[in-house]
Amino acid sequence: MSSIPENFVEKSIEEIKNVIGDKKSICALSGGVDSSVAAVLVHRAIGNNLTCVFVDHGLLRKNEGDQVEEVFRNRFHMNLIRVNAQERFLSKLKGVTDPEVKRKIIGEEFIRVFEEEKNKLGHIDYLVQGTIYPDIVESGADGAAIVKSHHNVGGLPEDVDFELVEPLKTLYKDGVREVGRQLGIPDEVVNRQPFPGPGLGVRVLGEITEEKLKIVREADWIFREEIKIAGLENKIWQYFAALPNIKSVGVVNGERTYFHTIALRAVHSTDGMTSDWARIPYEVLEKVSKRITSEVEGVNRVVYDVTTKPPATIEWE
Ligand SMILES: Nc1ncnc2c1ncn2[C@@H]1O[C@H](COP(=O)(O)OP(=O)(O)OP(=O)(O)O)[C@@H](O)[C@H]1O
Repeated sequence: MSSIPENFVEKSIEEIKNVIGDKKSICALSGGVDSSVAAVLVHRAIGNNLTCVFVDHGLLRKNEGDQVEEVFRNRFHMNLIRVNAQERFLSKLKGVTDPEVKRKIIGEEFIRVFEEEKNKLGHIDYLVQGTIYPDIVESGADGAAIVKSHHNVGGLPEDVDFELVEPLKTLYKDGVREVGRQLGIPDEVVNRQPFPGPGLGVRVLGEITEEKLKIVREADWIFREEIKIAGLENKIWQYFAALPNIKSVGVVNGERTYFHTIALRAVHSTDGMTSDWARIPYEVLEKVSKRITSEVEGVNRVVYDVTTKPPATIEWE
């Protein structure tokens, strides 16, 4: 059974054309499922009158920025601005250890970067957002209890002078994926696992440094590669590496080391609200551990997180 109403794509394109006409729109494109599908749908309707802004804050996973460029600029020929803001974000985050403060800094800096890009473009009438139905429910916009203030709905400043276009707001995640497939968006984007807006910033615990980001990025890449090889890619809700900021003693060829620990996290969930840890075969974990400790400089220990949510959360920060 389809998870979207009949002719949803065609009807949406018609409606977007009618609403936006030949006015200009902007979209903050993260490369995640929601904003990607919303952007491609609106692009089908209004073409180059849509500009997408992708902020590379230096907290992305390995190759992620290049992948976004490849898909949206090269394959879909969309107007895409990739803002290389790594240094800006890292300098703002220097010395900051509190997770909430880190999130706040990243969120605020994101808005600043986005506004600067927007101002360069002249007058813009519409902001395209990948808001989906659960975002609205979670934010209490339809009268439901406020679970959290989702930054799709409430994150951009109040005084923005454009109207919102939210073509996916009646859909659940399954429906969004279905629309994405119908639009020809590649599987690696449509099936992408959830990735937090603050990115690796909340997977490096404590102070974020370039060295720690490099370690967690490489370890995460190896973990994801081995999960794929083991055929588990679409069987696990979310899987990633975190850097708990613990150094411990190790030994290699009789020499003492004092290096970082990598924590692997892999969970099953249906909505992200609760989760159970994935029973990944020991052989897979063994291979991942061996590869990380031999291929990633500065790591001498790998641990696997066996905690459910609650009491833990899926992310470590
Ligand atoms: N690095 C980024 N560059 C541009 N826009 C971003 C970036 N990170 C987040 N956003 C914008 O903020 C919105 C909310 O981000 P959030 O991390 O909550 O993701 P989400 O609701 O799962 O959506 P998505 O699936 O599009 O990532 C995104 O839909 C996108 O519009």
